[in-house]
Amino acid sequence: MSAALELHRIGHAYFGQSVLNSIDLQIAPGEVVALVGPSGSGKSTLAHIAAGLVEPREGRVTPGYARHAMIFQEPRLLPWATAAQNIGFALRRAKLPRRLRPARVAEAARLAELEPQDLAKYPVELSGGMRQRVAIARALAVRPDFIFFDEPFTALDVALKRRMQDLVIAAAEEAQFAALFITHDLVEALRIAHRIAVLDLRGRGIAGLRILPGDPGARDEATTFALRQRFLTEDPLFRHIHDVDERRRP
Ligand SMILES: Nc1ncnc2c1ncn2[C@@H]1O[C@H](COP(=O)(O)OP(=O)(O)OP(=O)(O)O)[C@@H](O)[C@H]1O
Repeated sequence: MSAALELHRIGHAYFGQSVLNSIDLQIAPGEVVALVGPSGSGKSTLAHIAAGLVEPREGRVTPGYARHAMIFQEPRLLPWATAAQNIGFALRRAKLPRRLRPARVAEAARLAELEPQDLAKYPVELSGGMRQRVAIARALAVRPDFIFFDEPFTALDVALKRRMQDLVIAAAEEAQFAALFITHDLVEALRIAHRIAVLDLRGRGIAGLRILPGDPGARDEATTFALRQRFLTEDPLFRHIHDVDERRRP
């Protein structure tokens, strides 16, 4: 089976300073890969390159998916449009016939656990968590077979973050999309992914990959926390993931 996404020897630099080097990664159809790495290691840059928003200086991105969507840390909703309209605009861009759009908006809203009354509200009337649900619904509405997540829940409090992670796990199971999920939160990665890729401290390649046991939906809290313990105390791959490379800050 061909890959849903293949990154081949990706390299990038800002103002002559290398950020990423020799990044190779393959994601299979339906597979959720979490990319973790210390702050400043180049995760967001890689997500933007992988999604085709930034042209890499070196290497090749080979998308094997048919339709993709992106979910960022900020929901990026249009303030003058209701939640339903924000979701609907994605369908217009995807050129879905107008008569099919309301059912698609309703389907995506259900997957994102939005109530009908929320759909009539403007972004300013919604909490941060609800706005992120709208962004998730907007992504799911196009029925993507690949989703790029760039630290989507970093700004949310712990309880809300957990609910949103459960939502992504359930949606991935139902809609069967593959995903590259960028996060600096190891527990989040252990909850939502099939596989974890750890970016080198200085973005010089993928330092290593670990396959996680079982399906994300079937992984209980005890397993997640046992994995976290094991990785942080026994696996050298995870030694630096909580470091912050201040030298690379602008
Ligand atoms: N547009 C840009 N112009 C110049 N330098 C940049 C730009 N974007 C990112 N950088 C620098 O490139 C490096 C990698 O940034 P990037 O945001 O990709 O890392 P990250 O791992 O996602 O970090 P974080 O976890 O803190 O979001 C950092 O040193 C950052 O300051």
